This record gives sequence, structure tokens and C-alpha cells, in this order.
Amino acid sequence: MCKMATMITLRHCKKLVSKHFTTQRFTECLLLNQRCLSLSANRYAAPVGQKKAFVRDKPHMNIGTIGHVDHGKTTLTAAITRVLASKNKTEYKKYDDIDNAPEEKTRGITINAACIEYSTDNRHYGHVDCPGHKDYIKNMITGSAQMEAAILVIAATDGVMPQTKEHLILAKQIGISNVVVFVNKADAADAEMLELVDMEMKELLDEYGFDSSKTPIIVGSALNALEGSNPELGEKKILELLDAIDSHIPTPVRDLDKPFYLPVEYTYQIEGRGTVVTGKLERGKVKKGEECELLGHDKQTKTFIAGIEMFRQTLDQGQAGDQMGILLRGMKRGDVRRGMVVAKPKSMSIHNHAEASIYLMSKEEGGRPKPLLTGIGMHLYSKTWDCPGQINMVGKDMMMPGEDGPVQVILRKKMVLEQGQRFTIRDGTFTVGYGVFGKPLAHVDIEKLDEERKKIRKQKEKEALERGY
Ligand SMILES: Nc1nc2c(ncn2[C@@H]2O[C@H](COP(=O)(O)OP(=O)(O)OP(=O)(O)O)[C@@H](O)[C@H]2O)c(=O)[nH]1
Ligand SMILES: [Mg+2]
Repeated sequence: MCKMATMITLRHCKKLVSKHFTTQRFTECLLLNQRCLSLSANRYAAPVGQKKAFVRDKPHMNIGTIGHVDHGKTTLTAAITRVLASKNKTEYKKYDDIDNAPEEKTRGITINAACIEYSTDNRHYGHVDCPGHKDYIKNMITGSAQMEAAILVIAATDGVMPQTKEHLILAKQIGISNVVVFVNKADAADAEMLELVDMEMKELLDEYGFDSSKTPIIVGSALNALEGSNPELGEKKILELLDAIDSHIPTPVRDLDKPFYLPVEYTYQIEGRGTVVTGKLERGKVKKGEECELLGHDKQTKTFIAGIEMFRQTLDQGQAGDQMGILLRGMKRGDVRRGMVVAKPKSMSIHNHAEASIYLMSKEEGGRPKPLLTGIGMHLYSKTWDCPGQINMVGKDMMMPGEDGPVQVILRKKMVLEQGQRFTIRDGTFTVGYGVFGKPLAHVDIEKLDEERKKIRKQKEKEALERGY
């Protein structure tokens, strides 16, 4: 009874902590350092010796561990590879290999996510584990983590904590509709604690739109599995978890028949070979030797695909869902930038003017307290690109926080934007709202627009002087 009371007080304290974690701070975290990301993805770039060919014998899916700091995400990741390695289904990755990724460090690359591959009977998985909370947030919001499903790790000794919630909300926002829960550290918790955590977890899942009655919750110990002790809580539970992932989470439906399309996340120059771009192929199939177009940031160039890699293995053909590196022959520094798109020639176009619908966050949601005036300059983020632009209201002069409505967006650079593509609106360091693009509109000459603005400003200044201000 005494322990129960302690646990309930603990829950109270945690609620207080999470209450002070405001939405603004949350959105702040989301986009923090968005442009300064450096990702382990540049593992693709290194031409290290002879590479194996990637064998595609199973459907591929991108998964990752999420959850509060120290709840055991990295231990669980290592434990999964250990258990699968014992069944000859993957290579064992030690905890330190995942958390410190020494190989990447020696190449002088700052990394913030370890991407590991493993296979079960049903699927091949790319698994992302990040070393810290901020990296999770950055990777999830910028799409670098590319997760399509998540393993939510929660320590039975702690229960639901602020980052358990935050990662779950974010997972929902980026379109992850299936999670599997691993209640970890069961070796250090008693039955009463496990029961409480189970209740708390189900409440949380329902609160954020994940059906708790259908979401598998596995209770075990990643540490036991990693150390090879106590198989009842260790190895057996890891296998149960993998079974639950295999069966509960459907393989995402890929647009394999559409023309290929890959938003560029990172670019790496390889002396004498060209430029490697990394990212997730969102649609279609892409073959080595094929022609492609590189679009965005006002540019549209034809080039061809000299090589494809995934998990340091070469591929002759990549397909939608693959997180890959593509070697673009002959491309130089400056030709390729994050935010561009690699696509099948003539399948995509770039625009700087489009219809859109936006929602401005209210002050309570972390938005700005002032209305948004028509013609105001804002910074827009969409897929992997970001670009300054201006938002013009349709049929009115301003929009209040908490309001939504149709607008026209003018970007300072021509970028790939498609009908239905989402974007985030930021004012300096603040996220003020979200939007979705509609139809592209006629190109706007930015220089002319700037000239007109200058004229209007001068005219206004002249009028003000004449009125004696
Ligand atoms: N008793 C017990 N301890 C565990 C278990 N799993 C992990 N730990 C310990 O919990 C601590 C944190 O584990 P990590 O795997 O680093 O946790 P994490 O979630 O990756 O932490 P961050 O990456 O910093 O957010 C380590 O000291 C682990 O040994 C478990 O099943 N039982
Ligand atoms: Mg970790």
C-alpha cells in the first residue's frame, strides 16, 4: 500500500513536470538546428573497400526506438541484434557501437543517429536509435530518422515520463500510426509497478490516438537479453517483441509504380566520383545507370545515377521506402543541395508561387500573439527544404492566431512543391503555424516584386513626410 502511494505521488510529480513543458518549447525543440544536422547517413558516402551487394529477399521497413531518456532504447536495440545474431539473422551490434558509432567518429563526422539493419522471418528492418532526446526530435521532425513504425520503450521503474509523451505525440504527427510498446527493466520492478505502468501506458496510447486494445505491450528486460541472463524476461521477450512488430505493423504500402522521387537530405562530395545524395526514396523504383533530374533552389539539371547504396551494400535497383545513398556522376559542390529532389526526368516541376491553406497556432498552442498580416515575410519548411517566402491572404488582410484559411504563398526560390504537401511556417525562431500546398500558380518575378515593394515603401515614406510625420 505504501509503495502504491509512493507511485501515485510519483505520477503527480511527473504530471507537474510535463505541465511546464509548454507547447512553444516543444515546437522550439522540434525545429532546433534543423539546418545544422549532420547524420550518420553519410556512411553511404564512404567508398570503403569492396562492398557486398544488397540482397532484397524480404519487404523492407524503417523502424526505430523512441522513449524517455535512459529508459533503455539503446540497450534494447543492442539486445535485438544480439538475439537475432544468435539465430544467424543479423550481425550483433554492441551497445557502444550503437551509442558511440566509433567508425563514424574516426571519419570526423558528427553523428546523431545509428542506423542498424536486421532481418526477421518476415521482413528486413532499418532501425534508428538516437543517442539523445534532442537528436530524436530533430531526426523525427526533419524526416532524417525516416521511421515508419516505432518501438516505444518505457522503463517499468519510472513509468510514463515527459519524453515518453513527447515522442509519442511527434510519432503521430509525422504519420506513424502503429507502435509497439516495450515495458523495459521488468527485472527491477515488482508486479504492482508493472500493473501501474500498464495502466498508465494504455491511458497514454488512447489519449494520443493509438488504440490501446490493439497495441501490443511486451514486458521484459533488454539488459537481461543483452547479457544472456534470465531468458524468461530476456531473450524470450525480445522474440515476442519482434513477433509483435512483424504481425501488428503492416508493411507500408509503397508507390512502386509512380516515377521515382527522393527529397535530398544530405550531400557528400566524393573526390573524382561525383556527389552522393542521401534520403528516402518516397516513390517508384530507381535503377543504376538511369537518367534523373535534380530540381530545387531555382535549379533543374539532368544527370544520371552512377551508383546506389543501402546499409553500405550496393544495389542495382532501389525502391520506394529504401533509405539510400545515390551517387550522381559529375555533380560538383554547389550543384546539389539539401532540399533538392532527385526525380525521374520530366516527372516533377519547381514553383515559387502556389495556393495553400494554413492554420495559425493560437497563443495557448505556442503560436504568436499577433495577427499575421498579408504580404508578411515568413520562413517555410517542407520535406527537406526550407525557404524564405511571403504569405498573402485571400479575401482578407490578416489572419488571427487560432484561425485557418486560404492563402497564396510566394517563395524566394523555385522549389519542388506538390498539391497536398505539408509545410511549417516559422517566424525567426518561432513556429507560428502549419499549412498544406494547393495548386501551383503562375511564376512570380521576385526581383520585380522587390522593386514594387521598394516603390510602395518609398511612396508611403513620402506621404508620411508630406503629412508632417
Ligand atoms: N535493470 C535494468 N537496467 C536496464 C535495462 N535496460 C537498460 N538498462 C540500463 O538503463 C540505463 C540506460 O540505458 P540506455 O539503453 O542507455 O537508455 P537509452 O534510452 O538509450 O538512453 P538515452 O539514449 O540516453 O535516452 C543503462 O544503465 C542500462 O544498463 C533493463 O532491462 N534492466
Ligand atoms: Mg540511447
